[in-house]
Amino acid sequence: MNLIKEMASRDRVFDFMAPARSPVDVRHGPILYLEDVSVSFDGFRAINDLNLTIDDGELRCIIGPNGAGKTTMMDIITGKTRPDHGSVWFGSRHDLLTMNEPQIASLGIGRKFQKPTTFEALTVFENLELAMAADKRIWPTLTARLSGEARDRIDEVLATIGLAAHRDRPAGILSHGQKQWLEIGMLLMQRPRLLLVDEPVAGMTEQEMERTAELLTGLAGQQSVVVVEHDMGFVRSIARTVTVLHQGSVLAEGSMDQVSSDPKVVEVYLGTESDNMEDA
Ligand SMILES: Nc1ncnc2c1ncn2[C@@H]1O[C@H](COP(=O)(O)OP(=O)(O)OP(=O)(O)O)[C@@H](O)[C@H]1O
Repeated sequence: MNLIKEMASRDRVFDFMAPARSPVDVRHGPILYLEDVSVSFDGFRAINDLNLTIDDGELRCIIGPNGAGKTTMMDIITGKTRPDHGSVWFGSRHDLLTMNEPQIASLGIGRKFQKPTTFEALTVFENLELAMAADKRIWPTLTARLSGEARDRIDEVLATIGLAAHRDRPAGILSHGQKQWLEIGMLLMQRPRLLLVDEPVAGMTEQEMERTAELLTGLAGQQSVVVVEHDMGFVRSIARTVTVLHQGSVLAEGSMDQVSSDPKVVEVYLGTESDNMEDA
């Protein structure tokens, strides 16, 4: 019963609850394409003619002061928020604005929220098992014997997230960082094409941050990864291209060196996170 309650309260949409996915066509362009996207809340434009392109296999960091629109942008990509106008495409074939949240998740867009939402009473292994993409309902997934292929996939993900030694421990006793990695592993079980990761290192130790940097940079290439993060030192350690959002639009884009020396960027961070920008 607790498990059902936990599942019902989760923000995430499980792949196995959604229709089967069709291939994402990236032969002629990016994996994610947003054009002239705007959304207003009570007359306030949280996203303002936003244009953003993410290439297949890219690792992109999104930064910006509080209220810049980072979360709202993620909400639009995942179908949680509908924009007032604009286009949002996943590859050249899928118009995300015609789809609901489960349909978008089933295309292979996985979202990791800031707070870990693993199933605490289940072991690490069971959490991964539960998250596996399968044409099964949840109870058969939990009770049926796993195929060799499924076990191999879980072992592979356990190695990727560095939790092989913890496979039989309940998720509830893991450290904060380990829970975050487990949740990334749960998304990986669904073989996503695009991972959206919200503030992955908030509350982590230095060592956990280093491990997270290795994990995310290692994932890029196999899938596209978009990371929203406030910690500029961490962003510098992983970023190839950084997009700076401000007032719902892209203020600057480029390498960390380019954006952190851009006078427009320095100005919007002044009085907010300018110290962090200088530290980075
Ligand atoms: N559902 C909503 N109703 C009203 N206003 C909203 C809603 N969602 C977001 N906003 C407003 O839109 C703006 C952008 O918010 P958003 O959370 O996307 O910014 P953010 O860049 O993620 O900020 P932070 O770094 O603090 O998480 C903010 O001014 C916020 O108050």
